[in-house]
Amino acid sequence: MFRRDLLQDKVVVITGGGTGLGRAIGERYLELGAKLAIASRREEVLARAAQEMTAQGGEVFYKSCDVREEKQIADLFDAVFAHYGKVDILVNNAAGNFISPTERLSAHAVDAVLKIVLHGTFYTTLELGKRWITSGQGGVMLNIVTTYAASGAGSGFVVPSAAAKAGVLSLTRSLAVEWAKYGIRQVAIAPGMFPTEGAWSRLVPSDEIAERLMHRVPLRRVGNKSELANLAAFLVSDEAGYINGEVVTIDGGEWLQGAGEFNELIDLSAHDWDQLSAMTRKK
Ligand SMILES: CCC/C=C/C(=O)SCCNC(=O)CCNC(=O)[C@H](O)C(C)(C)COP(=O)([O-])OP(=O)([O-])OC[C@H]1O[C@@H](n2cnc3c(N)ncnc32)[C@H](O)[C@@H]1OP(=O)([O-])[O-]
Ligand SMILES: NC(=O)C1=CN([C@@H]2O[C@H](COP(=O)(O)OP(=O)(O)OC[C@H]3O[C@@H](n4cnc5c(N)ncnc54)[C@H](OP(=O)(O)O)[C@@H]3O)[C@@H](O)[C@H]2O)C=CC1
Repeated sequence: MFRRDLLQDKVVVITGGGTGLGRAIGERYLELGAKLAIASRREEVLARAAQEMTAQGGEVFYKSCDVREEKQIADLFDAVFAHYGKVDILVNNAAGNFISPTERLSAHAVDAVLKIVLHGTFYTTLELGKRWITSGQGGVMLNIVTTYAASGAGSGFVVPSAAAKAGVLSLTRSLAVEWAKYGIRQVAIAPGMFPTEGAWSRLVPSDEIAERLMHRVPLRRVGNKSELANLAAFLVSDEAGYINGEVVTIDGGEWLQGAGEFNELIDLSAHDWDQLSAMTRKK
């Protein structure tokens, strides 16, 4: 569907690029000629992903980095600039999320999500933005948000994520104006339901929940990672050079059928939530 050199020699940093959607985006970028740097907390996951992703060729640099930590982010970009000499594209994909009635959350649980999604995205954006502005080089930042952020409606049962992703969308739109003069373009994608181990283990832990959510999708299917990766490739490419500050929803029409993805869980009982809570916590 794309020219094979669409992203030729573009250097792309993808947070959370060793798993799920981040990895799928990275694989498509590699096919289109990009050079990757993937970063997240678990080095062994990154190492394995980098090895598998380069089986067909291409280059994937990896470095462990917790996006909640300013110093680790500076170290990440130091390492990527040292390795590749530049960065052209940043994909803010790292996130944390789980379903829970909001009244069951501790402040620590709220922070766990806000710090990865909102603070983490802001910190990476700031670190790279400052470097681009100082050097006079521009670039593209792609932020992965959610339909409940893009619709403006939020969603029950994932409220820290809803609040944080809405903040990320506001960051996207604000900087689309403020940093355009530096040649920095901002775009976002709002995915609907794309089964990944990370998301499903924390948000769709049972067949019953899956069925409830699926019922909301007019196309009656989940998304394919390759569909999302194609959109992510187009949006960061020079072919999309006039798109700035936009969020593109890719959800099979789900949000139009009723905003607030997880509001569907409204009638679960306290007993149901006890069981789901046990299923969605880290083992
Ligand atoms: C499909 C549609 C949309 C998808 C969007 C996505 O983003 S998909 C992306 C999906 N991918 C990911 O999310 C990947 C990354 N996610 C993660 O690493 C974890 O899920 C994390 C977000 C909890 C952060 O981990 P961490 O090591 O930083 O934190 P920690 O383990 O130390 O817990 C901190 C606090 O949270 C509490 N708590 C935890 N779980 C639950 C629960 N189920 N219930 C209630 N509370 C819960 C826990 O009790 C503790 O509070 P306490 O007891 O101290 O007051
Ligand atoms: N799957 C879906 O249906 C949907 C997904 N999304 C969004 O898509 C993106 C990818 O999600 P998905 O692939 O499904 O889930 P994953 O759990 O696979 O992806 C999350 C990634 O973030 C990384 N991460 C988490 N915390 C940190 C941190 N503190 N520092 C650095 N990296 C971190 C994780 O790696 P590690 O644990 O090694 O740090 C992991 O690679 C997210 O932004 C999510 O909100 C949005 C809507 C729907």
